[in-house]
Amino acid sequence: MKLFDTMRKDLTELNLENEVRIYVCGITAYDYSHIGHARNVVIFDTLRRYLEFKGHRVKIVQNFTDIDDKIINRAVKEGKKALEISCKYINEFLKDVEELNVKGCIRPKVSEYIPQIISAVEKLIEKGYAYTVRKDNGYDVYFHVPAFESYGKLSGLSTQELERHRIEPDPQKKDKRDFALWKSAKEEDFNAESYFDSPWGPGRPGWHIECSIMSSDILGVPFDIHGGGMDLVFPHHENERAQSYALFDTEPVRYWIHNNFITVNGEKMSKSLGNIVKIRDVVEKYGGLALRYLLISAHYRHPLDYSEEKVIEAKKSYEYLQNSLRNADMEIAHIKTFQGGREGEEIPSLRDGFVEALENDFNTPRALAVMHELASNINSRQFSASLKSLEKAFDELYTMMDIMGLIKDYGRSPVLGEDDREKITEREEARKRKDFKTADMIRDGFKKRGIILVDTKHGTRWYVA
Ligand SMILES: Nc1ncnc2c1ncn2[C@@H]1O[C@H](COP(=O)(O)OP(=O)(O)OP(=O)(O)O)[C@@H](O)[C@H]1O
Ligand SMILES: [Zn+2]
Repeated sequence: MKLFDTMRKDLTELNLENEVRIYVCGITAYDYSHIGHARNVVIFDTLRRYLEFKGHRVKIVQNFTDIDDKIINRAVKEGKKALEISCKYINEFLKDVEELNVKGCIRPKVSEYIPQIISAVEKLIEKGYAYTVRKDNGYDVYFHVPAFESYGKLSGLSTQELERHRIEPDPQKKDKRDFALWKSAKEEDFNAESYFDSPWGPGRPGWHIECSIMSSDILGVPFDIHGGGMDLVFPHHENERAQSYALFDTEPVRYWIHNNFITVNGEKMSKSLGNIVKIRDVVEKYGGLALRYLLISAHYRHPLDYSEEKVIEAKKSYEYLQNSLRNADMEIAHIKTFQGGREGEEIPSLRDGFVEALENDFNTPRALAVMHELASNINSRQFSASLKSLEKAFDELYTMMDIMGLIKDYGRSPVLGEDDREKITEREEARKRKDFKTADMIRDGFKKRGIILVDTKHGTRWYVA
């Protein structure tokens, strides 16, 4: 399988063992999550599902940043502790991703890794990669960028560009590009109770070190895939790579994969720009799987400009696939109930086209197009295809939808026994006589058992609600 590796700046054939270890940078928990965050989560969940389909065992980690300036600011504003704020929004995030049918993964929090972070910072000082700077309440610790020779390799930024990007001005820094590993506590940190004892006095970790530590602790080094939105390439991932390399004396990540943004009128969806659409608002109106469909309907390296019309389209497309799957299923149940078997037309397999799309830089829109072709073949041949072919087509579409995460709580149409068969026949006869009272009564009886009857031009079919 080929993916675009940010480090090699090229499509790269992945060389993976049976177990694949993935780390994806997660949210900073200080507000409800928006659909930009959802895109990131869904893309890596879909990649995970595809790798599992290929037979890999996937160990996937997505962290929560629960110590951060933005969390502390909000806590101070609301007169709360930082962990109260982060805990609330972590729970809300988990509810959102459940709606998006995201599989469970390992979800560590920075606050659970303070001792490991402190030891790593000590080690970086010992190895000559970091230094301390005196502050009011103790010391800040900075990573010294010139000590790490290949700094800048991941983002490909020149020294001038790197210097221009600096966002932590501090005259005590030895180099403009140096970044914080440990921040000595300030008044707001005390107010929000977001500080920890350390050899450098009370303080808290800088942002980047958390991901170096959580990823290496849970997955080991090197691990296979590091994911995140493309905004994280610099400085977050550049710094993470530098710290991890300095700690473990090896390239820490085998492949760096970055997703492009959800945009609104061409601008990144982000809280600071005030153009966000919350996951839950879309889910409530259109359903989680319609949103999921939208999020994979664009290639992961392309921006996806959000509009409500696009969600409406996505919902229609998702329902088309779902209905086609059900059509195949209902016909299979019908044949098995009333005929036992059926000879007929073939529905061609499109498995190769689907796999090829995903093997080639994880082209989910192309994979969805293949699924639509299969769905359309099912719909046009459902009443004339052989039972064997319908069963194959059902399995194929089901598997593809499952890889895309578009199957949730699917109940198969059951093969009916003698009594039900008679009831269906009785109802069809009642309908012919225009005895709708009897027909409705029988239909309601099935409905009470969770079986929905559908009248087609070829007779009654049914599915499980
Ligand atoms: N608009 C977006 N489109 C796609 N991915 C995004 C978008 N916004 C954030 N992400 C990704 O979601 C993950 C969690 O991001 P994080 O909580 O740091 O959000 P953020 O970039 O600070 O968002 P905001 O600016 O809205 O606060 C990261 O991998 C980030 O790259
Ligand atoms: Zn990270």
